[in-house]
Amino acid sequence: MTEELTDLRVAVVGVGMMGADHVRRLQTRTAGARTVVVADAFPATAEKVAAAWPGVRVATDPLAAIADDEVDAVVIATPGNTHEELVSACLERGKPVLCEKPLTTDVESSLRLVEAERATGRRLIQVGFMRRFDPEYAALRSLVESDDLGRPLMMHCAHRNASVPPYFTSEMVVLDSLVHEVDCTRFLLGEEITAITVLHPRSRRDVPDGLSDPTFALLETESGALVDVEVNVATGLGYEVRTELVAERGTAMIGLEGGPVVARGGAGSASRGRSVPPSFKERFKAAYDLEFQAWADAARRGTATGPTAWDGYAATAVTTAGVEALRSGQRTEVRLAARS
Ligand SMILES: NC(=O)C1=CN([C@@H]2O[C@H](COP(=O)(O)OP(=O)(O)OC[C@H]3O[C@@H](n4cnc5c(N)ncnc54)[C@H](O)[C@@H]3O)[C@@H](O)[C@H]2O)C=CC1
Ligand SMILES: O=C1[C@@H](O)[C@H](O)[C@@H](O)[C@H](O)[C@H]1O
Repeated sequence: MTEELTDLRVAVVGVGMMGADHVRRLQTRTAGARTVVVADAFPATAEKVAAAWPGVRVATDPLAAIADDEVDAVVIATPGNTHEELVSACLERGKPVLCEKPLTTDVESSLRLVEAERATGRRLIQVGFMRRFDPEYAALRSLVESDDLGRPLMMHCAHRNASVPPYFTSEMVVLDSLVHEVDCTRFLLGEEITAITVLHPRSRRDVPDGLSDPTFALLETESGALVDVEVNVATGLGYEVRTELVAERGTAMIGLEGGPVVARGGAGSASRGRSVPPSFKERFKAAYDLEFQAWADAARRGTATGPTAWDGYAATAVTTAGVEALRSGQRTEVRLAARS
């Protein structure tokens, strides 16, 4: 059994937008953990982040940062297509890792990570599906578990970003943005997604080549629930993420200011004076903080918590089918490996 550490020394690999924010989170709002090393494909980026935090070193090689004897655990915040190599290196060293979503961007590599973690005989991977730590999502999950509203029938989801980087493509909308609703569906309804359809209405005219926006997706679950998702990544407005559950005996909506709006038997409450945050960093600040604290607490015990490698794999299986559905315009079935 691993002895519990009192001071978790963390390497953060990839210190762009999210990684730099996570370094700040570790240094200022995560008890019992601190960043000791940062690494980035662009050394100047790592130098800039390290310069803001006394005692944080720069490693020029991300794999050397993971292997560093003075590093107990790793946060990975590089683009999804680099995750497999970096997470594998953490597993080889037996180090707990918080890997930003998506676990990877193709189903084969996600499954390889599930199998590689299993071969270590330990739970080491936590995937950065931070919405699971958001108090509103947790409340909605509890409501579903309590059976207060009866069997879930449908969910309506909206996921709106003010803007995305210029290199964002329609495939990335599925792999990087829609993946959150895929994970939330699995988390909230507690079942797998069996098929996905991805369609586009007429596109906003001012988006870059390669991006159609907005996107409409339909997810079907094992038990026959339907989930529709609007992903709208270039609204120019702000960050809006809403989920409305429709169940046999009522509905529940999250994403409005002030907690879930629940309607039972015709009685509901209205939301007034709501403000729209500019981005996910503000909307999910508490969720990221809770996610990091939970991760650090588990990592000090040499393990991980929250969304598992399997959750990461299952979500990637759906989004990989989603990319196929996007290209074909057809309903596409999701094939999952047997869970052993
Ligand atoms: N949970 C959430 O709400 C969010 C999660 N993300 C996820 O965080 C990750 C990073 O996204 P952003 O910070 O937006 O990207 P970014 O492009 O701002 O930063 C990524 C950084 O990784 C570096 N990098 C690229 N390949 C590398 C490698 N092999 N080794 C070391 N460094 C490398 C880049 O130079 C860059 O500085 C992605 O997986 C993304 O999906 C992003 C935004 C929100
Ligand atoms: O994970 C995220 C980004 O990668 C993605 O690009 C955004 O659409 C999401 O809102 C954000 O939470």
